[in-house]
Amino acid sequence: MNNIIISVDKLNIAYNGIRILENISFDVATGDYIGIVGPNGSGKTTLVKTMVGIIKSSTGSIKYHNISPGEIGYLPQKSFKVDKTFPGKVREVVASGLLGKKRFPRYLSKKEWKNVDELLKKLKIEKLADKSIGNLSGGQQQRVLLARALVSQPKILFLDEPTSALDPKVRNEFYELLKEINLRENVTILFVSHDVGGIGKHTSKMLYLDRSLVFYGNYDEFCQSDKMTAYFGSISQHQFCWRHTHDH
Ligand SMILES: Nc1ncnc2c1ncn2[C@@H]1O[C@H](COP(=O)(O)OP(=O)(O)OP(=O)(O)O)[C@@H](O)[C@H]1O
Repeated sequence: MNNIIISVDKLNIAYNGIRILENISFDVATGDYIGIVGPNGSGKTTLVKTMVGIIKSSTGSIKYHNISPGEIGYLPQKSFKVDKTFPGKVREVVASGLLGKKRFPRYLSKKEWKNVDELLKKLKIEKLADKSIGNLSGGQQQRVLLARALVSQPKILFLDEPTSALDPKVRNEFYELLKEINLRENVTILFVSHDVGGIGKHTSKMLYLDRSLVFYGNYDEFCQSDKMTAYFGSISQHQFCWRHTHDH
């Protein structure tokens, strides 16, 4: 199929000789919004780090089709803990997402500042532009860091558990916002989360990892999958799919 943007093939990853991920194969299509889920220590962060090139795989391959490294955005897990004393203003923090590609002296053009301001509006954080990021709420900080990742207009965006510290309402708003970006800007999104039921309502596919790939398909299939029932036992699976079942 020619709308495949990433092909992961027979990936094996080990830390110090200890196998972490085993025989992972899947394709990502352009415009997918994929929830990467699984228990603690199942290898979700390791998979994402490998896909963005921070960790080298032991064997297997990851191929990007018609994508350059500058078109891949990544929000690592740790970026969401912003120190209260960090003095950066929202507009500057978002603009700093453009600096990586520049040579010294690293000035932004008027047009680039305009793009920054437009993005702030799009993510409904324009009123925060001159505030210090350290003083914002968790949900606001997230939008700022999302804006920072989006300002360079990536075609693919990886997010590693950015919602774990948020209350359910703000978390849901964040999923909705990503869905909008996914649909409107056609950004392909891969999102690591522990909130299987919450994210499942928004994603186009679920990837369930437990050192190997347990399940890959859409949320309906995930909720009805005999394989997942066998894996979880029916009670756990219904917990994840309860809201889904009652929404229909
Ligand atoms: N740098 C490292 N060196 C050695 N082992 C590591 C390293 N990073 C992670 N691991 C191990 O690899 C396994 C998978 O970790 P990983 O962080 O990818 O899982 P995860 O699914 O993202 O977990 P969580 O949901 O808790 O964030 C864990 O057993 C972890 O201890």
